[in-house]
Amino acid sequence: MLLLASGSPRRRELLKFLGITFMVEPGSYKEEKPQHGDAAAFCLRQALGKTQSVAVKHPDMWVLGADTVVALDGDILGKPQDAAQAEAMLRRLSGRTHRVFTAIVLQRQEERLQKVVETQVRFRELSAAEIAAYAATGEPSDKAGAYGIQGKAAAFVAAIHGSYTNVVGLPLAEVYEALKAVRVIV
Ligand SMILES: Cc1cn([C@H]2C[C@H](O)[C@@H](COP(=O)(O)OP(=O)(O)OP(=O)(O)O)O2)c(=O)[nH]c1=O
Repeated sequence: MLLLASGSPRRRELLKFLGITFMVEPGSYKEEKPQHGDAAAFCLRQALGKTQSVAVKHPDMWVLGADTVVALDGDILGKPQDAAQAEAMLRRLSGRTHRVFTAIVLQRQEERLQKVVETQVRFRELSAAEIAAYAATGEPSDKAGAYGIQGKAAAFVAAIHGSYTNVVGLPLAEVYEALKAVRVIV
């Protein structure tokens, strides 16, 4: 049996597309504050923490955990703390290409697969009014980089290079391959 170590409704919905049975238990890991540095290493550390916090309680299960961050100019952008911070993040992303990293970890006791997947996303130029209106929707609050590509921010995206589901929080091709490798999917 597979256990998704996540409180994210998006990750649950994406995993359902694989047509497999799974249970959900959010991790108890307290995430680090994102800052400057290696975004891939940072999100992998968070995904490992989330996955392990659930895996220790369920030694007989394969546990899947993930973490998503946005990277720009060496800075790591996590979830905004308030609307002002959301607007500041969106101002930085406007008219530029940023990188979205999602780390996935699949673990059962000492067995573990892990992978970090990168997608590049280019935003068109956003006006101050557009940014303020989007922040006011509340959509940015629980999302890395203060936007949801699957929501109203879809209209901000001029181009994407790489996995779309990776941006939403769970790279499905890589998750599928990992689940095949450990024979959760046959
Ligand atoms: C960039 C982007 C991020 N996101 C989301 C994916 C993640 O859920 C969230 C980043 O926060 P995470 O800490 O990766 O995940 P989470 O706290 O939502 O859930 P979990 O319990 O698994 O830790 O941002 C989108 O939904 N759309 C987007 O376009």
